[in-house]
Amino acid sequence: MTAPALTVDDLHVTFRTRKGPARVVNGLSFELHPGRTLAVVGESGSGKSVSSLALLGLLPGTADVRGSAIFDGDELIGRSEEELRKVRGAGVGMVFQDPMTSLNPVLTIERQIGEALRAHEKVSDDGVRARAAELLTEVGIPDAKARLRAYPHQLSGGMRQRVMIAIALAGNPKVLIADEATTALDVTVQAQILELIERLQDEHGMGVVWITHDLGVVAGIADHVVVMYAGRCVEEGAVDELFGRPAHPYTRGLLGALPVVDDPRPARERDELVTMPGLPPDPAALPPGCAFYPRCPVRADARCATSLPPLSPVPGSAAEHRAATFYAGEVTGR
Ligand SMILES: Nc1ncnc2c1ncn2[C@@H]1O[C@H](COP(=O)(O)OP(=O)(O)OP(=O)(O)O)[C@@H](O)[C@H]1O
Repeated sequence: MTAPALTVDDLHVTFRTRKGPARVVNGLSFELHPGRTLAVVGESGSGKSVSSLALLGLLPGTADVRGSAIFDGDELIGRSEEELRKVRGAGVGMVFQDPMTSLNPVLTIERQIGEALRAHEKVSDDGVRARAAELLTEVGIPDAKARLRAYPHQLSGGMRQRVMIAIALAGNPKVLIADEATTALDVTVQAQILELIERLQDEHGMGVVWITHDLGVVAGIADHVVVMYAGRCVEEGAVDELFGRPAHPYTRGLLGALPVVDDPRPARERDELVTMPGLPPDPAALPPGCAFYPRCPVRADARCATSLPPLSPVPGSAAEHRAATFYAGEVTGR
């Protein structure tokens, strides 16, 4: 196995809030290998976006970030804004949920893609124009040459999202972090973009962290899945293993809505995570034991209320399949 493109180790993010410290990410670790796709899933508020923003130094000053994230042999946590800007420009591409906050409203699309291209290599103005048009076509934007002269507000939400993806891919990044990158797009465009990303993975060995609620996409593109709850990884494993034999009661709950062939519901509803009764804990008042305990259908033991179950190998599974529950064996029916 090659060296990981990105290794996150024991990442913690705490926000200083009026209610006191909010512990939003609590010891997240994962490895992303070149050419592979790691999916991060979990309910809203589980800390998926905050973790990826922390890696790239994009959190507000009220956030305290601890832990380690090694990209391309270098530590990202604690690096200066200028150094991180360089990493974001070329090494790590990113697409976030809201393209309006990431695109510059006063620059044309050509300028913005051009900046990303130039961060990576020396290119002439004509070269930039040709490559930018090619990228727009690749992400499914028709009439690319005309679109290059547009400003972000002149494009629809879906188009802006695709421009963000084009910018993220322009620098041939070693790692792409995509946070609900294709959720707002229609199924055909989504398929086109997933295909493009797959091609870049094959050609350049780009590693992808794919944050999403869409389990259909996860099943289709992920190699490895990390399930987050209350800022922790509660289960991880190869996609087939995790979908086939989920061990944590939380994962089993989420997968209650796994896509079914010939499901008559519209695609967007069909592949969403199932809604479970109860709410995740307040990050400013995390319980001492398992954070899922109050909602857990197994709730087998008083131990769950007082001790935090460590992420441990699931009995009878492949080594990389791990779950943070005292009852993995029982849950998988062993
Ligand atoms: N600046 C901030 N100050 C305090 N708390 C914050 C701040 N930003 C995010 N949070 C909290 O961090 C937690 C995790 O948020 P995050 O956006 O990472 O969740 P998520 O899993 O990505 O959810 P979604 O799927 O809705 O994007 C939430 O409880 C959120 O309220």
